[in-house]
Amino acid sequence: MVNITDKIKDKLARLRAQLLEPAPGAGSGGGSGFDVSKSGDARIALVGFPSVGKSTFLSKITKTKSEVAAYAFTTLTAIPGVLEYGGAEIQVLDLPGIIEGAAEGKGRGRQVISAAKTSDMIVMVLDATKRAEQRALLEGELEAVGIRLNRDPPNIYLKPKKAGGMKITFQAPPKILDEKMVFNILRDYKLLNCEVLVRDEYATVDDLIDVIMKDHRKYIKCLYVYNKIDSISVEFLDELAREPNTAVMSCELDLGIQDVVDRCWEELRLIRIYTKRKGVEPDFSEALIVRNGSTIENVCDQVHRTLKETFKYALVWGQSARHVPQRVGLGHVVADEDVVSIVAK
Ligand SMILES: Nc1nc2c(ncn2[C@@H]2O[C@H](COP(=O)(O)OP(=O)(O)OP(=O)(O)O)[C@@H](O)[C@H]2O)c(=O)[nH]1
Ligand SMILES: [K+]
Ligand SMILES: [Mg+2]
Repeated sequence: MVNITDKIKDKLARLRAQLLEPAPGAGSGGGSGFDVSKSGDARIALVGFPSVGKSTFLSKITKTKSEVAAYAFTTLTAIPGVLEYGGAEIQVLDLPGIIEGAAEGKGRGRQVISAAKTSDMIVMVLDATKRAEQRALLEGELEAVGIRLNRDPPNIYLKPKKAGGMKITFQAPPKILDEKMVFNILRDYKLLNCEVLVRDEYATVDDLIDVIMKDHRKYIKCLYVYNKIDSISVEFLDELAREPNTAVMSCELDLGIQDVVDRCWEELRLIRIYTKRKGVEPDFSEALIVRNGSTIENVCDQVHRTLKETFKYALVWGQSARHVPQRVGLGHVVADEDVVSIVAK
């Protein structure tokens, strides 16, 4: 006789088996991620091998409870949670574990990586008790689908043209590329008419390809987080903590969690703007959240879609102001914790 529990177990087993198979159309196509709409001021994706503690971490930092268990592929889909920080709401996506070969569609990996590609930041959760190669392996999987971690776009200018052939210029004598190589690559990508200016003397073939394929590349901040430090030696812990862009934690012992959250906030570089009405003290209880590099125009858009139309000037107090208050236009770039007063026509 089959009881209900067996039926559920059977269903789960089938779902898990699916996770280990390529998704329909995976391998060649893009894979579209999971159907979770973006919300809040930014999105962080939790990426890692199975059972490193991604769901445990999500449950610690948000009110969402994502299933935690000792077996691989406990999480079967993207589970969104909301992290509240400094007046901002950050969406944190708990994702199924990915395995080697994910980029080729193994284990629904493509779907997971596509979801990661939509994020503003990746938190790569690693198991401090597991082999060191896990980090490079995961990086390789993300690289393979065009994600570039903690890197800037290559310093190469490329402009496709309608006619006129190729114009290739090097700002300084190149150390790795040469004109023939650039010519051949451009030809391979059928860019027969274009202008190229290589500004970085150390630019590589891969850099040039990244620039050619720029619509398929995404430059994302990544924080490497080693979990389960309760189970390693102090010496090894010290070694891990010294790696660049790295934090260490133990979800089990509640160690280092706040540090990871603080580091995420720093890396996201979100900006809090306090608005002020004329003759009234600024309202510090509620911040407008804009992205790093935002202008007064972006601030206006955040307040109301049509505010720009009646905009006359803005007064700014804070780090971005040369003197306080500074009278500025729509193009003024704001800084974290600026106070802004918008004056309408
Ligand atoms: N020792 C130790 N175990 C932990 C820690 N954090 C989580 N775990 C355990 O690790 C196991 C896996 O945790 P999950 O949160 O399910 O891991 P996951 O990465 O979400 O796993 P998948 O969804 O299967 O990919 C569970 O048994 C947790 O209790 C930790 O800091 N230390
Ligand atoms: K698990
Ligand atoms: Mg999980």
